Amino acid sequence: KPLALPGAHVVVTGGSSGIGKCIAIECYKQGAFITLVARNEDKLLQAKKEIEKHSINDKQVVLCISVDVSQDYSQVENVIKQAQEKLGPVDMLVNCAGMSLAGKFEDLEVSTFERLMSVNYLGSVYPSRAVIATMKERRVGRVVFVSSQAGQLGLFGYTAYSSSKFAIRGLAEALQMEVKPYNVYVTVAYPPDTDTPGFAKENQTKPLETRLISETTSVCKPEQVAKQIVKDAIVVTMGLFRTIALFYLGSFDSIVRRCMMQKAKSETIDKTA
Ligand SMILES: NC(=O)C1=CN([C@@H]2O[C@H](COP(=O)(O)OP(=O)(O)OC[C@H]3O[C@@H](n4cnc5c(N)ncnc54)[C@H](OP(=O)(O)O)[C@@H]3O)[C@@H](O)[C@H]2O)C=CC1
Ligand SMILES: CCCCCCCCCCCCCCCC(=O)[C@@H](N)CO
Repeated sequence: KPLALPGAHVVVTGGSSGIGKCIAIECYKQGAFITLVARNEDKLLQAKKEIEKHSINDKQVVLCISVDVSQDYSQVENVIKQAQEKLGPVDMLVNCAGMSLAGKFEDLEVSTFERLMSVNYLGSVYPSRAVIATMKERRVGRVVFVSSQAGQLGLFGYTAYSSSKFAIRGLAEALQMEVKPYNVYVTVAYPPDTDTPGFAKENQTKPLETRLISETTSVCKPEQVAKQIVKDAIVVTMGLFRTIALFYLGSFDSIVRRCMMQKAKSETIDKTA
């Protein structure tokens, strides 16, 4: 069944700019309560004001939380707890905080590989890890990961970025198999180049080859990309690749379900014994 956004609590990391901000607006327009997570407090407040212009009732709230999603798990866990105390359990988490730096492999600093992996990958692991137990208990939840077209194809200039976005896909697909029996759904978005402050910044470091490859496709509007991401998260459908993998995944899902039932059965036996 589709997730009902009216009254739902949606947490958007990277919600103060670009695609994340547009995702927050899209959910707010449909009646959700929003928690924005990002580092810079001025940008957070600015985004909050902009989002609040789209309210559809006077109960709706936009909460801002300043934290680095990639630094320290316990910090991230704490702010998620704070958000849940104020706005209730998280119904949907959108992992959109991320960054890109392009350059030839030998020109990129080694620290760039570490930074991109920590922000794009660990920065998606930490918030997800902080919400998933409650989602499983409640049998309600959506976790959205924002990868990239460069998370499906390795492209010139993206040795550091692509690998961090490929990692998200592995995480998401494995997690989906774990949480499906609990009615929790995981989606991954693979957006193309999108007109955002992050994209403008990335363009300052792009090698010529990367620029020419990028120019073979057009740049999308963040509102349009956000709309699609929210739609895919609410009504989970199956893509072509998933359909091909269906047979295998179906049989693996039944293993997972069997184990879940087995566990439940032995727990009731333990209780009655
Ligand atoms: N624009 C594009 O062409 C595409 C973008 N994507 C992906 O979409 C996502 C959003 O991109 P886009 O909208 O362009 O980016 P922007 O740079 O416009 O926005 C990034 C957001 O993430 C936040 N953020 C960045 N690092 C951290 C951190 N360590 N901790 C917490 N928050 C952080 C920023 O706030 P602050 O800096 O204050 O922390 C900001 O809110 C990224 O994951 C990107 O890789 C995917 C495909 C295409
Ligand atoms: C099966 C998929 C087919 C896709 C067609 C391939 C076209 C490639 C064109 C270049 C794409 C670059 C995307 C990077 C976007 C991004 O994540 C950064 N801009 C972030 O800032």
